[in-house]
Amino acid sequence: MSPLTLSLHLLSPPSMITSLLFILFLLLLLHHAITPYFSKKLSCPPPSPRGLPILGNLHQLGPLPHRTLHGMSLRHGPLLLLKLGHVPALIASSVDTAREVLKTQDNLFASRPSLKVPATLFYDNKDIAFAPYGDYWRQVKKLSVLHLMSSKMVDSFKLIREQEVALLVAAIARASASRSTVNMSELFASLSKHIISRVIVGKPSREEEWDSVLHLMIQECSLMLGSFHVGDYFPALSWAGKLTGLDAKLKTTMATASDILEAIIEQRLARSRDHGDHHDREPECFVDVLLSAVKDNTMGVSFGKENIKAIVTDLFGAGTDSTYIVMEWTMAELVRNPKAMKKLKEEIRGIVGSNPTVSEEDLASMPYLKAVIKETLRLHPPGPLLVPRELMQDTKMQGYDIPKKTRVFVNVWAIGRDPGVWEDPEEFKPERFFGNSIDFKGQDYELLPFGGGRRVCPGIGFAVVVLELALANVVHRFDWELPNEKRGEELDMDEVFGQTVRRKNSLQLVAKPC
Ligand code: HEM
Repeated sequence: MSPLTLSLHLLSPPSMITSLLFILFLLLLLHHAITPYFSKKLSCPPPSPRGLPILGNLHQLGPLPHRTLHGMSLRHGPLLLLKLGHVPALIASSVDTAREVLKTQDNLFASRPSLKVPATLFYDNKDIAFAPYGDYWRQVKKLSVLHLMSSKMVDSFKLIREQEVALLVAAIARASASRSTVNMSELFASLSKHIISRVIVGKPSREEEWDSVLHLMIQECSLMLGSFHVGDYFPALSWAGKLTGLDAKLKTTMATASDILEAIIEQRLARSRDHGDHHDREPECFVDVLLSAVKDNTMGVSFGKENIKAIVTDLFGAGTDSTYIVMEWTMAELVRNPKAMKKLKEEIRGIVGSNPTVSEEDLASMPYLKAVIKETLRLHPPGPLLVPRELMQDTKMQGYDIPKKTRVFVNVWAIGRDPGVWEDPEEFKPERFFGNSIDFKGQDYELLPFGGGRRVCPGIGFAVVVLELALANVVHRFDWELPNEKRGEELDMDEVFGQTVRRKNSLQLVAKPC
């Protein structure tokens, strides 16, 4: 997720204070226009920390909401009903409550709220991640899994991954030869974005003049998806984005994105005209698949250019951000934990020997590498609260009443640090995954970095092989240190919350060939 998909859509710290002040002012003016949210009295609501009139608990979330909500769950219990402005928000913070949302009552919790930024960026939620539950979502998810994310398709992108990882290793080697510090955040982001652009658009975007604009635009979308829109919490004030400037910014970004996507679509249509149906020069890309769905009218739902643009924007974000964020956190944890780094190097060397390159066939024999990635995802899920769900009808959970339209967050970050589930939860110990079958595919509710149930991330296979291949190669080829002879444990692990939770500071390392 989130993707652009991984939009947690709570609060973005920089804009939060000004926005909250602004809301307060507006609310004073418009107080009378706002009906109290909990107008329908719940006979048995879940515990709820005391909040302020009108704002509810909105002001309490702070710059890192997943941590604040974890603290609240320790005080009030694993199922909380907050009031975020005008909106009820259920926070599930334990294995049992997560299972209830993602499995037992998944059919009721499978929709998404319609939020201002994604609704605009994705042409009224015509993407996958924010599409409301129903036929349209079912069709587009099926199409994307079949043609992009099934294991057969993921296998077919092997050459792309190998070429892009080779370019990553070459870039590190160049920096290492000139004794420069390597900005691993930048290199991992570049790797992810070029892999995704090759499978979606058909060629590495670095060959296109729109490359830098497209990726700036994706970054811009990602920032906006993590930003605070007054109307998402006070529907009566949904026009307020016009005053904060967010609506204008959205409009400009949309226009730029739309122009680039239009050019991509035209390019693919021209190619198809030139080569007829025999596309023997260049392989088909995902935009071609979407264009065929428009041409052949195979979706069974209304489907045109806007749908293609929404889905492509969504997948660019989904395929780039979360994947590179996990690589960043993994390298950071390995540098902070030299014993784990050593053990991983030994495992890789034991399999590939003096061969300089780790290939995809080698990965199956690397259980420690897999455990390292699981452990990173336990401690640093890029979407610590998943993508918000929306409850489709009134229900009961653990004896409590939950009203229809409640926005639902599963705090997988809190579950990953629950001492009742994990021994020494704050420590980085990949070995904890030996001797058990806990995996992150959405069946084990103690480890849910990709969510679960109907809305589970369809990109797990796509992401994991990129993570494994890239990490195995960079760990195998170089010895890693912090600049200025700092010790590993001095590396900061500060987070910044937005559409995804990433490192606050970029990961700058020194690489020495080994
Ligand atoms: C390490 C990398 C990734 C992580 C941690 C991640 C995580 C997530 C999470 C937490 C969700 C929400 C699940 C839920 O609501 O239960 C999600 C949804 C989604 N992800 Fe990923 N994701 C990753 C990579 C990818 C990639 C590479 C793609 C596509 C190429 C992708 C495409 C999607 C899509 C389309 C959805 C929306 C699914 C729906 O709403 O039905 N993700 N992802």
